[in-house]
Amino acid sequence: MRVADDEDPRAGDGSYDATARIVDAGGTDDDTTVEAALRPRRLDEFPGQPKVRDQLGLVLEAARRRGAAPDHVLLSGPPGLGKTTLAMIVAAELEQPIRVTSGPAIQHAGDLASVLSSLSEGEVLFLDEIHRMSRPAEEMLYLAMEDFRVDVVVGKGPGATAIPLELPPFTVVGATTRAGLLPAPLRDRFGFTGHLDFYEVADLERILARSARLLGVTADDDALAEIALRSRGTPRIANRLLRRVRDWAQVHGTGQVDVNAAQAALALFDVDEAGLDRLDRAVLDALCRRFGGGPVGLSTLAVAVGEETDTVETVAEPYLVRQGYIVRSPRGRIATPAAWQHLGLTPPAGEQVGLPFVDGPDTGRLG
Ligand SMILES: Nc1ncnc2c1ncn2[C@@H]1O[C@H](COP(=O)(O)OP(=O)(O)OP(=O)(O)O)[C@@H](O)[C@H]1O
Repeated sequence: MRVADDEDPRAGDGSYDATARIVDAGGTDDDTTVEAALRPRRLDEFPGQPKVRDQLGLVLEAARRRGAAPDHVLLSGPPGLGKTTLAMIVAAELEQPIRVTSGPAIQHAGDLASVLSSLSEGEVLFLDEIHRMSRPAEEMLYLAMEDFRVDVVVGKGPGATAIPLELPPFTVVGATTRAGLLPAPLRDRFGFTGHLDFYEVADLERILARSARLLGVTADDDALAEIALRSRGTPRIANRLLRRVRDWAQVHGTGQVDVNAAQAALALFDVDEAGLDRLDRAVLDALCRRFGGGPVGLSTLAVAVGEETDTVETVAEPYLVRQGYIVRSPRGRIATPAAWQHLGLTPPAGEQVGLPFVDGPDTGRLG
């Protein structure tokens, strides 16, 4: 389902389809081709993430000068921040082909063995969602990354024999949104780990200016600033919002992406000035208006907004917590003064709402 065409992101069964949110950082099928067209191709075209860019640039340049494959690269960070883009850039900078696969596609060691045994010398192997690979495949990958070798098992039971197969040197670029889930031995095989953070608004403005050029639309700076502010620090969301603003400008406006188009389109798609959508606001609204700011248990809050607990916890909450609208405490969720303010409400007098009074380890869920 595409939010562009259908404003209600609820699936037919009433559950909330997170991928349908216009402010969801995960990809959708609809986005794939456009996204590919908007990816920067080289490191010096890649705005933002200055630390990772400089570190990666050094690793790649040194490898290039040595004429050898670089260390394996692990990229971690939330969805939509540019991990896949950087993996493609690694291959482009090394002038090597790239093979793309993902953890969920590699469920058996044999799946991995066939990919590995067909790699050419220097090739880049991009393993997206590497934390979702099966354990036997992971074990095969350790050996391949370290010794450029796989043991192909022939036969079954006591008669099975492992035949070692030498591999040409190659570079693994692994991407994960959950670095903490990677077993230490796998993490240790990566000589370089880059952690991607949410983008500054100024970087998002540069990304949007470039995307507007590539999409062939004229956009003024104020409009791009307006979109950048509502993009939750995420280039994927920024590019998606830009495309909806462009749609609005073409249908209702002058064809040019200006502030009027940006404000009208984002209002139409329910993305407010802080980048919050309907679900986010429903959670804040329930927390403040119905529960006096909390603390309230997660499941109670979920019932109040008519959603699954899991949806509230994984879809809405991370951004609300990160932006300081909600505090998670062992007694439940609490609205901060910023939440009240965002809804145009006054926090109840005399309450220490939002102060870090947490009286124990923040387990995150008590609902
Ligand atoms: N620094 C950047 N400059 C310009 N565009 C970017 C940048 N980072 C990401 N993008 C754009 O955002 C979109 C998503 O990027 P990408 O697919 O690389 O994210 P990801 O981190 O791999 O996401 P996921 O974890 O969902 O796979 C792409 O269209 C890409 O062009």
